[in-house]
Amino acid sequence: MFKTIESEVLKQRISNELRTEFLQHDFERLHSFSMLVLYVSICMWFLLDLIVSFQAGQGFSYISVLYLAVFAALAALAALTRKARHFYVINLLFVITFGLGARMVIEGLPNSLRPAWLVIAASTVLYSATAMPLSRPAFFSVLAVTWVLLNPLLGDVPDFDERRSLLVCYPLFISALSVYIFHHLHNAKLYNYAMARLLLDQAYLDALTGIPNRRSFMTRVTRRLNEDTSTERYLAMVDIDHFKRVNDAYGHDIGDEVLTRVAQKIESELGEFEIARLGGEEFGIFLWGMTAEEAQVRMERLRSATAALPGKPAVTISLGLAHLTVDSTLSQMLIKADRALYDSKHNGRNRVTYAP
Ligand SMILES: Nc1nc2c(ncn2[C@@H]2O[C@H](COP(=O)(O)OP(=O)(O)OP(=O)(O)O)[C@@H](O)[C@H]2O)c(=O)[nH]1
Repeated sequence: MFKTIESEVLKQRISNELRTEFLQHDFERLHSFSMLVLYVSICMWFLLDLIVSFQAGQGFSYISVLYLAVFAALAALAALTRKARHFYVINLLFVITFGLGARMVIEGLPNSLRPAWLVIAASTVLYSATAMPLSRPAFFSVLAVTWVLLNPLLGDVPDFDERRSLLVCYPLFISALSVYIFHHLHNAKLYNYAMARLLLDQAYLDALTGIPNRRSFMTRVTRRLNEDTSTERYLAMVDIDHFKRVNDAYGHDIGDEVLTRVAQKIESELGEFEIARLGGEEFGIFLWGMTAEEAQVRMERLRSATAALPGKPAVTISLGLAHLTVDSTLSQMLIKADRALYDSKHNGRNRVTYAP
């Protein structure tokens, strides 16, 4: 089953909307890891700066303090940001500052050591970037900026003819390796995300009507019950009248069409609330933020709109609407709404019964 779904996902083209959603999700999950990378980078730079500055007898300069201040400001911004696309900009600014800072520190080393240290610094930045939650453009910007600022062939390069080919080949190798790792990691995470979404949709959506199923309804309503006690809340049970007759007279397929039509009507009338197909020909609606009169008007509107639905066979619905008291649980509310629904059925169907 897993393999079937996996191959289904791999065949699909992933929409831009889902990609954006994945990037935000990836950023949120790896936010603390990204912060760790930034903090460790600052510490490493600080340590190297201290060693190089004191070995060269310069002491700790005001420029180092300035760099530390910019690092701290960017790290604070990165810690505060909640949007992936803002993080990409902050991360790039951090890489620019780090590149300039690293170059400054490396300039303090003997000429013969500089190219190797520039390559080490650039490789470290790129290696970290492969694991960071970045979009493709954000990753390639980091790659470009890193080699512009930490290019071992730029600046005051000593004689290293015999090493020149190595200083060209090794950065090329590191770049290709980073691109390869980033690409594969990125795609693996993206497809895992798409697969998790597909499986979740299948677990929480009703396969026939496409609206949320009972499991989803119970989870969401329980969360809402715990979250918000400040507004008036109601639970409605909706049941199609004489649905067995529809199946018997027109067949199961037409019965399925009727179920879908009613579900779509509930969604178009009350989609801003929690709605679900609870099972069979029964639906649930959880409403909030209105008076009891308004809730009854909304139910009445749904009832008449369903009765007026075009297409054959015409069906009606019965509804039981229960008002939620502060201390009531979801199962108590379901029982209360079910009793009100039973009264609607008992009193002739195609009506709304309100249980205060
Ligand atoms: N087509 C179809 N029928 C279903 C589905 N799930 C349940 N049913 C049918 O829904 C019918 C429910 O019938 P009953 O519970 O007797 O209720 P009813 O005929 O609607 O009568 P009242 O509720 O008393 O108005 C049964 O015939 C079930 O087979 C489904 O997914 N598709």
